[in-house]
Amino acid sequence: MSIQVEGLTKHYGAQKAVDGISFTAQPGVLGFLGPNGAGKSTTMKMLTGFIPQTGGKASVCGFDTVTQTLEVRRRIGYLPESNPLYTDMYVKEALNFVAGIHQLHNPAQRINEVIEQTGLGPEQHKKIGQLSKGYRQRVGLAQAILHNPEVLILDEPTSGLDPNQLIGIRQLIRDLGAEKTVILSTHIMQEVEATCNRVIIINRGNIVADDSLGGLKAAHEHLGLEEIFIKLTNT
Ligand SMILES: Nc1ncnc2c1ncn2[C@@H]1O[C@H](COP(=O)(O)OP(=O)(O)OP(=O)(O)O)[C@@H](O)[C@H]1O
Repeated sequence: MSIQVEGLTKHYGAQKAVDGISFTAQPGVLGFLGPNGAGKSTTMKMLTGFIPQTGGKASVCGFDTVTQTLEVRRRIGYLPESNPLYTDMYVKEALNFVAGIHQLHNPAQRINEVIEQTGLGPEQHKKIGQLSKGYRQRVGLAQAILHNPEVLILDEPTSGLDPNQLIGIRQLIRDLGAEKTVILSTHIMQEVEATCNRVIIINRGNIVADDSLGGLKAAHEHLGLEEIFIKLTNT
């Protein structure tokens, strides 16, 4: 199992952000949905070892996210919601820097591959600070997949992309999901329909649905995904 989560809990002081959730994930694209403040980003940060949990446990490719963080980071690519980037660096310079952190053997070839995959080609000679929001998003995605990780955690990866760019990046996410375990957080239901095999809906720190896309629709006959989301997250 690529990801195993058992009773994962996070409190920020008195605020219970994640309330004892359990799930597993295997290769494919898992949509991680929920209203603002439901606990999606907090869960993703715990899975990547960025913040420790208050209770429960999580493992990635068999490695514990708290006690084996380095092993976890080797196997995980993470695009955080805020997508922090080195704005003073050129695109290739930044990718080279990240390749160095991962000690890639043939960085130049791999960098060209991910530039091609993420459609960064036309903008690759610019500084990151000169890029549009959508292209910055692509740089974040390129950095996340550079070391060819088994697991990808993508927190709202398509925010800021125009409709033309969306098509390409959604196709890339689907392609990545053919071999990798991708956890994708998004508020765009169209995107879930286009990319996800499975869906988890989280509400106020609790999982309220965990099913295949088809299973979820079958369980809520006559409702579209948006209506199902509204029904399950307004209880
Ligand atoms: N560093 C923090 N300190 C205190 N509370 C926090 C912190 N980070 C998140 N929270 C709270 O935890 C809850 C879950 O937040 P989280 O960012 O995980 O939600 P989310 O589902 O990712 O929301 P969104 O869709 O708006 O990005 C919210 O109530 C939020 O205010």
